[in-house]
Amino acid sequence: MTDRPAVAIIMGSQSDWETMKNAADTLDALDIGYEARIVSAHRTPDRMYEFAKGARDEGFKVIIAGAGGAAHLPGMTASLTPLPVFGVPVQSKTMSGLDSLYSIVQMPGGIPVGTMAIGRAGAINAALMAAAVLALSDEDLADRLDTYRAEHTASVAEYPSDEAP
Ligand SMILES: Nc1c(C(=O)O)ncn1[C@@H]1O[C@H](COP(=O)(O)O)[C@@H](O)[C@H]1O
Repeated sequence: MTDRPAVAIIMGSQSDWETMKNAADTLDALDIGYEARIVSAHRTPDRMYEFAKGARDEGFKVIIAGAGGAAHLPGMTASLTPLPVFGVPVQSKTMSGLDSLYSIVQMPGGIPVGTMAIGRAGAINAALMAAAVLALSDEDLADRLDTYRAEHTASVAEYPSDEAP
């Protein structure tokens, strides 16, 4: 086993990075290591197979997979690895991400993908789900996650403001 970070962030295309970077930024905020790769079930099937088959032995513990449109990447990856896979439906231009969501969420029984919301919020929450899984066996991370959540709560203003973005 090589010394891989705990989380793999994979995405179907470079164009998904704008969304998936939100997962990376959230992992950074929690000081969780990750590796981001472009892996497509459609365009680079051999790369996807090799990645998913080897992910556990490489040392990854959680996979975050983002894709848009005919978003088969999260499900295909989940079919090839026992690691938890969180799927992020990337917002598509033609169908606002509903196509991505439906492609990811409706998995057949037996092969789960933890499906997140469409777009930025989904990418952030995928990172937080990965953090929650990892925190089960890492007390320092559990403390960091508690702090992150407390700060998030504290950042929510009680009253609306004309100046707020
Ligand atoms: N859904 C998939 C997969 C896959 O599921 O394997 N591979 C690429 N794609 C998606 O195609 C969209 C358009 O890609 P381009 O912007 O490269 O044309 C992206 O959102 C990508 O995730």
